[in-house]
Amino acid sequence: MTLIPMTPANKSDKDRVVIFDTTLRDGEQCPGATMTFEEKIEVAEMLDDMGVDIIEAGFPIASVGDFEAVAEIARNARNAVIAGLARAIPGDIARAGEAVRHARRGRIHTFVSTSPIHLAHQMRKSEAEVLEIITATVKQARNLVEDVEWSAMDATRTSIDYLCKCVEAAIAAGATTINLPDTVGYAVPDEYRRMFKTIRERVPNADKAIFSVHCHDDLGLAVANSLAGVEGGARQVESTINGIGERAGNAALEEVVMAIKTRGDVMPYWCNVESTMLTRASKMVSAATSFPVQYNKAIVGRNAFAHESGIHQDGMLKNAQTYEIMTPESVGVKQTSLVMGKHSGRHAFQHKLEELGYKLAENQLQDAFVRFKALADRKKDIYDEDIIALVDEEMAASHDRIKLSSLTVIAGTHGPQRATMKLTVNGQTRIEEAEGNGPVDAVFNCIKRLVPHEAKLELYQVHAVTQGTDAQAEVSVRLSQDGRAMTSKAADPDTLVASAKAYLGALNKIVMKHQRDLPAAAAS
Ligand SMILES: CC(=O)SCCNC(=O)CCNC(=O)[C@H](O)C(C)(C)COP(=O)(O)OP(=O)(O)OC[C@H]1O[C@@H](n2cnc3c(N)ncnc32)[C@H](O)[C@@H]1OP(=O)(O)O
Ligand SMILES: CC(C)C(=O)C(=O)O
Ligand SMILES: [Mg+2]
Repeated sequence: MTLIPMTPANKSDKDRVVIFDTTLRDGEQCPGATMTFEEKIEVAEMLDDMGVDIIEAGFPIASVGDFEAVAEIARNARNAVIAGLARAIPGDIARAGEAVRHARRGRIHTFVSTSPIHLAHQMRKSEAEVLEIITATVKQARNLVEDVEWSAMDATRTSIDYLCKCVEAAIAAGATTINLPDTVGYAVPDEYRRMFKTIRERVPNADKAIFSVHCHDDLGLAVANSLAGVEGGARQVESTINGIGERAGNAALEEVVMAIKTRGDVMPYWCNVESTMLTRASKMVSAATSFPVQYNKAIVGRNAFAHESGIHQDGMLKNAQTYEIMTPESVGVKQTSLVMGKHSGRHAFQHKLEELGYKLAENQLQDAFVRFKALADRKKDIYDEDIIALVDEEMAASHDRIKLSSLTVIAGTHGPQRATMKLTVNGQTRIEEAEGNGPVDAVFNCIKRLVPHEAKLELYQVHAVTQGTDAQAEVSVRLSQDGRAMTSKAADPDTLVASAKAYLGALNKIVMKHQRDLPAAAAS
């Protein structure tokens, strides 16, 4: 398998798919996605840089703001054709013409319903009346600009005979692009493919226009239908960044582009979009619309190049093609991420440690891995800092003579707080209970009973290693005895366990430093 065949070497014009972006029009139509004038200008600039062929910048009759945004985008565009949408109404068409007239290449995109349900209830017009409207409005648009797109709203629920008549009339009146939208996301791929094939075979002047797909995702089929339409002869794909759009959204531009680029082995098509800009585009549109991108979204979701399970991580470390069909770089992601979690295995854990600069002996690695799994069972997100804390503690504790086996603390509004602790001291197990003025005090009193010592507590500090309520607490404890101070740190999602470990860490250091046996009571 070759990754990213990109544009086939023998690309031919007949296989070129023109990418039409409607993020600023259909994308903005979804509830809550409204963008400001400045945001629209910024998004349009990015789409232009990315090599999108046509940018549908808005619906100029909809508002003064929309008109001004379309006009400004038209003035600024360097490469892309700038389209403005218009109903089959003279005032809409005139306004769209006015908005795109400053573009180096402007397009009026006019549409009218063709399905029986739309004709009866939305338009309240007969088929014959709509045919006349198509001819008149496309001609009007064509008098304003060279480039006219005509769309049959609800094409997929329209009788094929009537659709053929409408398409023929639109082309005869001067439409250069014919868009047959699946407005309500009703079609299935083979049906949509056949519709294009039939229309292109039956309409006598079909070769005078480019056919276009425009799919909605109500059944989750928008991208599949778009590609099927291309198989049926369409050569323009209308889509939006992140798939935003009316109801369940439109076909996602990034998915269409990457399907075409990745599966060049089964589809001869190519397009001009610079795929390495897709992630940036996704982030920009998400920020402008305040629409989050779902984590598992194809191509641009944060998990699209992330692997947590041990078997996949192992495969990825051996050869990235085992679990990735495209490189992260090809869509503008720096690198694959191997996310450490409870499904991770030893290979990935060791790799992570090496990345963090650790080289552990086999037994240390094994111990650290066991503790990592235990932590991952309790904590949702494991960050690098968690692993660093865990390994540092593991290394520091490897020579300890006093080790924490278990701890239970009863705390709450009704004191005194009580701690029960089990320690291993020089290999022997000891259990004690103690009360305290607060849970930490109870824990430390327990240690003093289990391992009597003279050391004084000089510092006790807690901070969170990472964010969130399940973050590990990192506790620092400093003890001093005979003029020597020893500090130790420990981390655990439970602050009291971290406190006990940090105290014991400092105590162990004191025991070692003094190069002498444990106090008699502890050692006995
Ligand atoms: C499938 C799609 O995405 S279509 C695009 C949808 N996008 C939008 O609607 C966003 C922008 N829309 C708007 O700002 C407003 O709806 C406007 C400015 C276009 C029209 O507003 P209003 O004049 O108040 O009309 P309203 O939206 O209430 O009703 C739509 C009218 O347009 C008519 N209409 C709908 N589509 C078309 C069309 N393609 N051609 C001609 N008339 C149409 C409807 O029949 C209705 O007409 P009626 O008043 O004679 O019944
Ligand atoms: C205006 C048209 C092209 C549309 O958005 C649709 O039919 O979904
Ligand atoms: Mg639409």
